Amino acid sequence: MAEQLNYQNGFRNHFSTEALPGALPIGQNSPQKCAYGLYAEQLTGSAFTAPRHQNLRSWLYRIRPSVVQSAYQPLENRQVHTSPLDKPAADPNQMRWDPAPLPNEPTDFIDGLLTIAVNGDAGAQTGVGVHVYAFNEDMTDRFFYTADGELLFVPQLGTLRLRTEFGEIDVDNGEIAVIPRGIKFQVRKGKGVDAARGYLCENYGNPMELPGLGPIGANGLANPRDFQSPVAAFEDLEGDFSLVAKFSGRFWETRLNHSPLDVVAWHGNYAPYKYDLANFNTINTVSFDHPDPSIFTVLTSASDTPGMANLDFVIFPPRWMVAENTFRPPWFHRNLMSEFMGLVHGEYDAKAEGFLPGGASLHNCMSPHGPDAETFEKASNAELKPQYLSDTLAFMFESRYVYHPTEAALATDFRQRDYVDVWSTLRSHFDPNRA
Ligand SMILES: O=C(O)Cc1cc(O)ccc1O
Ligand SMILES: [Fe+2]
Repeated sequence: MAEQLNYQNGFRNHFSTEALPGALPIGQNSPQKCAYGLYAEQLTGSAFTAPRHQNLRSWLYRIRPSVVQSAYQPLENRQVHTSPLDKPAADPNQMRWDPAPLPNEPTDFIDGLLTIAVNGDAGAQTGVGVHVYAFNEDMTDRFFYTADGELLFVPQLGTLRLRTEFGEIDVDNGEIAVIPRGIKFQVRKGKGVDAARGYLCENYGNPMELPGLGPIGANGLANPRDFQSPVAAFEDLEGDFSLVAKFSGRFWETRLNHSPLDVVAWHGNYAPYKYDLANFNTINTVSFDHPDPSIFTVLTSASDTPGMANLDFVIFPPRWMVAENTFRPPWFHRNLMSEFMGLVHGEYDAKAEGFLPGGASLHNCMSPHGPDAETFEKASNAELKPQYLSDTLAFMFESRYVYHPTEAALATDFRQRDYVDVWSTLRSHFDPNRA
């Protein structure tokens, strides 16, 4: 494995990359015979007829085509769920979880997945599944793909090396990575890492895009050039390998007599990518009031209704707080959209305690939430000097579809059953004689 990986820059560019000179055909996709005896294979992430600006496909030049595999057999998996659940369990209660414990037994990424909540309907290509992962073993002779959605990795503990058909990606702390639907990959721990934990959003809907910037202008938020895709890298390995596929909510296994990471060259705009959240150009008020969190959108998956996202991936990064005469933390609110949140590191400005790095919260459609009592007290009385929020990186998977927590997420002992009490000591300050 290369020590320092190389990448190609730009969000969804039309990339061209070859690990051997001349492996990529010039000027056409499917020559009668490909260089080096490779097979040409197209992978689409959109319908052939999708509008040009939403059309996603890549051409892969590989040692064996993907069809060289055994029949798929069902594979038992109790921890990973897909929408709709067998027993849908949407619940208006505000919920919060401590970080998922790290495994004691040897556990790889696939076995270390636990679904927390799902929404929409994967078969109808709407909604998302929210999983957490916690593992301590590299995937070595097994590989994975999901036909149910694209995967957004938000590592919380430990760096990752994603080995994909398209090449390798290192995901550092504070970075995210996206593996589009259908792409085969392995997850390994980064160098020197004993155990890794993080969040995984499986987006059943439209692939995520950069949000429109409107009056912000041509620059800002996540800038396209900061997204990085891998360069082609292949292994020509024979052996006994397993490919685990998530398809229509179930796990399946097919055996391969070779590593599927055998793509010598590829070109196209459908490829994994990563992004360092430190490159997010954070825009916020320089006058008064707390803007809506849509100002912090990194990536968005559109639904069929303009402006109502299937998924908004929103971050709350380190930033200056300068608003005058303002209650600066998030306000009390009830929203149409449903909000799943996680914390990568530090403290979240709406919660004085209890929302831990690696933990999670869920505030479904119209369920009231906002600053906890301690935060309200402090922020209502704080001296409003410019203040830098340094150690903080929270995020939200916001969706128009109500989240259904899984039975396991409801039953787990790392759920904080008393969460609603964080607001219980907010008392009336009403005084009709004080304007
Ligand atoms: O609920 C939350 O903490 C997320 C959030 C943050 C914010 O600044 C405004 C609205 C909102 O839902
Ligand atoms: Fe909220």
